[in-house]
Order: sequence, then structure tokens, then C-alpha cells
Amino acid sequence: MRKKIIAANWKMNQTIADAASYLDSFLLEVADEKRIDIVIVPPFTALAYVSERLSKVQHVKSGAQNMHWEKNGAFTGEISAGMIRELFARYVVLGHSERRTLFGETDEIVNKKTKAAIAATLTPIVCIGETLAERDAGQVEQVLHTQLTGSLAGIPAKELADVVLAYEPVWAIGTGRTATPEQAQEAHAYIRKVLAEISDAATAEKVRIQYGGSVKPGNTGALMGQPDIDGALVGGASLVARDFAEIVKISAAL
Ligand SMILES: O=C(CO)COP(=O)(O)O
Repeated sequence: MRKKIIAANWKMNQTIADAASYLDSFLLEVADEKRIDIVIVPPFTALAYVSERLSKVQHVKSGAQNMHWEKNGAFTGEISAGMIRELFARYVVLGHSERRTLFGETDEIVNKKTKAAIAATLTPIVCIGETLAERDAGQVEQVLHTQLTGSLAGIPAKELADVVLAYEPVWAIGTGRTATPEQAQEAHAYIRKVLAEISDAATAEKVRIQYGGSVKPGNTGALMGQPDIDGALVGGASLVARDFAEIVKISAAL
């Protein structure tokens, strides 16, 4: 049985002051939700603060939104896996569609970052997903196959088992248009099939696959009830402590 993992991707939102009042109410709301993994992914500027607050709470961890694959060097504006780990963050989101489309990240770059994250004992949350044009052209499986084989190339099964994947159809991100539970399940089942191809069936069964794209309290139950959906990566709705707590509670109760 895979443990569900629900993550809040705050993107470029929330100052330290915002994070402080958010955590005041959120941590109270989810104090008893210990059946699932909960992750808060703030912007880098609030990561030290959030990690420090969460160090006193066993079941909620922090994560970063991006990182560079090198350990250090002349890479202005970048930060390394070791720097994230130093803050006691446990996760890092890699290859988010906003990074892929706005900042030119390729599967090859995502692959280098994924390997560097694993080497630094960070758990990568590797994002994949098709655009609307690709879905309309009937290319969903082809796109997911390319992204998976490229982003996860050369990662041994033992390490792959602990990688978290996030299926985020680009057309559902920030649009209010959620994939139906059936559409999401179909994609997740296909992703697991590809994982079995690139590793083995037992490893594929262990990998947790989150769904992301306009997840809200109202659609959480139907999405999280699907057999291959093991959690959510939540953007907009994660900015409101009460809404994100509701999503956590609904998921934990399933
Ligand atoms: O991109 C997302 C999470 O990483 C999803 O964002 P929304 O929940 O705002 O659609």
C-alpha cells in the first residue's frame, strides 16, 4: 500500500510573514493527520523559516521548488541540493511545467537534477504532463513516455522506488480545468506501466504518483480515490491554509 503524499507548491507566493500566519493555522488543522505525508514547498526565501517551524512537527516536511545539478560554482542565481539539504528540507520539485516552458528545462536537465537530488538524499518530485495541443493530437502517451524515459534515465530501481512523480497536465494548471478522475487515472496507470518497463514491476508498484492541476477540496475525493493516484501537488488552493488542510484531511480519510 503506497502512503499518500500531498504537497503545497506555493510557487512565487508567500513572504516569511505570510508563511508564519499560514503555518499558525495550518499546523493546528492538520495536527492529527499522521496517516499521509504532507509537504510544504515555499519559495527559497521562506524555506529556512518554514523548515525551522516544521522541524518540531514530525509529519509535515518542507521542500524546494528547484535546484541546480552541480554542487557549487559560478552559477549566479542558482542553489544546490546540498544547500537545500542544509536547511533540513527533504524534497525538491523538479521539471515543473513552468520551469520547462518558461525557463527552458529539458528532460536531460531534469535528469541531471534528479540524480543530484538523490545523491544529496533529497526526494525528488519529478513533474511530467502534456499540453492541450498534445492531448488534442492524441499524443499523451508518447509525451509521457519521452518525459519519463528522459527524466529518469540511468536511475537504478532501488533509487527509483523512492522518487515521487507528479502528473500535471499543463492544460489543468492554474486554469480551473481539472482532469476528470478517469483521465487522470488513465494517465497514472500508463505512467506506472512505463515505470515497469524502465525498472521492474515491483519498483513501479512502489513509486508514488501525484496528480496536479486545479486540485481543490471539492475534487480531491474523486481524484484521490483512483487506484493509481497517490497524492496531489497543489498550487493555487495550497495558498489558503484552510483549503490545503481540507485537501489533506479528505486525502487522509480515504
Ligand atoms: O502547478 C501546480 C502544482 O505544481 C498546480 O497548480 P494549480 O493547483 O494552481 O492548478
